[in-house]
Amino acid sequence: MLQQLFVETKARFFDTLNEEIRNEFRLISKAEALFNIHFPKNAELLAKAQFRLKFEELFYIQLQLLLKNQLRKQKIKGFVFGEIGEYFSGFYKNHLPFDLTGAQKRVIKEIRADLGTGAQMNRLLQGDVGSGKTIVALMSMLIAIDNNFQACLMAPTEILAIQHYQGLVELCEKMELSIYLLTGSSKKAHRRELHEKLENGEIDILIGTHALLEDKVKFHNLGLAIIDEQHRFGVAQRAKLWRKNKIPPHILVMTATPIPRTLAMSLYGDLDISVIDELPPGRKPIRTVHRFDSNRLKVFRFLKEEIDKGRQVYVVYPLIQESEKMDYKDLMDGYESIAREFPDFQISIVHGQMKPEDKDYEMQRFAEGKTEIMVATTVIEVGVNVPNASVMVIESAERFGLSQLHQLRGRVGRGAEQSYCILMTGHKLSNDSKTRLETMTATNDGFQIAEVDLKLRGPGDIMGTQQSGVLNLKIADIVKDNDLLKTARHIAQKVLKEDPKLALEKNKVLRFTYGQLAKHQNIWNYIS
Ligand SMILES: Nc1ncnc2c1ncn2[C@@H]1O[C@H](COP(=O)(O)OP(=O)(O)OP(=O)(O)O)[C@@H](O)[C@H]1O
Repeated sequence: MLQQLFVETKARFFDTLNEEIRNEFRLISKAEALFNIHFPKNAELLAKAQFRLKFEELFYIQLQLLLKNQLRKQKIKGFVFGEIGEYFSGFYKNHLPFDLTGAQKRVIKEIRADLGTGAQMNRLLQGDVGSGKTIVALMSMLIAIDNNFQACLMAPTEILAIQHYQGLVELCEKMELSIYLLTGSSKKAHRRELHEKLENGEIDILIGTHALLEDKVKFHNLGLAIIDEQHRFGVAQRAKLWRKNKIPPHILVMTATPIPRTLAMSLYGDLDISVIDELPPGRKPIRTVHRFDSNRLKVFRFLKEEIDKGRQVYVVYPLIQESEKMDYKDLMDGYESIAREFPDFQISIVHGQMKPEDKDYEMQRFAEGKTEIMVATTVIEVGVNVPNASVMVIESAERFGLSQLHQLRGRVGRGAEQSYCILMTGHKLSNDSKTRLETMTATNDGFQIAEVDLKLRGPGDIMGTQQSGVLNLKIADIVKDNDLLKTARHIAQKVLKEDPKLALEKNKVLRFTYGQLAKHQNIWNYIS
């Protein structure tokens, strides 16, 4: 009966793509595609139907992304930071602790150009672990300050916020700058002073956690907001930063988890992306090996040798929320066995259930070299910078995702010494686990790893649920239909180049269909 209905109503389906596009790709009509996807006459027609529907789906996503971006650039005015003044130039000439890499210079130029255009910057800065994003962040903030604006830097965890704060204070030591830190544990008196100074414009740079988003935190004139590690912050939170000023501040989102090109393209459309694709000179690639638990004694011997050479070691345990109790036990058992095995060494321990100040105290002891071994859960995953720590042991490595393993590994290899990452597992491993371990031992390149991760996990998982809306594709698959995605994007660009408002008669059907689709979609990518 359904089939009959299709046949009878077929003529009444209007097509959702115009003739020009249909002809260019020899697409079958929408009506025929819908009919054949349900009741394929033969394999060839089924394939044609799938192709047509996939193309359409990807085309409208790209059209939407491109249109929104176009609108954002036209509508949302940004501050013009025309001046490069004493702070930026003085720092560059006198205080830069190393020569910038070519990639760092290029990215700073891209940001500088954005800040001068009069449109609001909305840029994603991607750089592999340890590629030197911090200095880029600082120099961007100095441009804001040169133009009499304030800047802020928001990090996902307290440890990271403190570390950024300490790092930036040190870098800016010889300049007259007022830098403040605000986290969940900031004391009341400190907060009061901070709120006042921030509103008076006496603070140049504010660093902190999501505590920065509280309504009480009011800036005198926030010109640039930098967000470290975007995956942890939801869109709503980022939108809050936008509203800290009448004219939204420029936004720079930094991430050390490279997003595969295909995914970036489908998620961000024309969102501007800068990539630091070069590591500072002199780094030795980390050597990564996979060892079975049965070889633990050998691994311990190796750790001893390295510590005797003056190095420090991380031992990391998984901590997954659902089984927190069990994981906690694993961590404590691990700690005890390490304490037994290494009676002559000092050991730090850090995990999510500790008070922030205790965590910080332990981290600090390790960073200062007072302890040789750091036993931790993944709280140390992002950003922690202890260059003398050159060995990382990851326990139950099969339980971590690829990007997470890569992030963790990025905690070593930050100094001049040869670094090692040892992935420990039992003998029973799933195929996916094997692929993850093999990928880790084969490459240090975050972008390559991200591609494998995308194939293993799918895009929704990688980006987190709140961002996967656009990825709930009905028929196309971002990984498998990568080439088609590129084509669809190219065509959407071509259409908009010729007819930015879709006002031409031949594009009427595109405008109508787009309008129908847009009604049902949120605007998160407006804010990225
Ligand atoms: N051009 C450079 N030359 C030498 N050392 C550099 C350079 N740029 C950065 N560094 C150093 O490299 C280390 C890593 O830099 P940074 O912490 O900025 O990396 P990152 O990109 O933030 O990495 P992660 O995301 O892993 O924290 C720091 O110790 C920093 O001082």
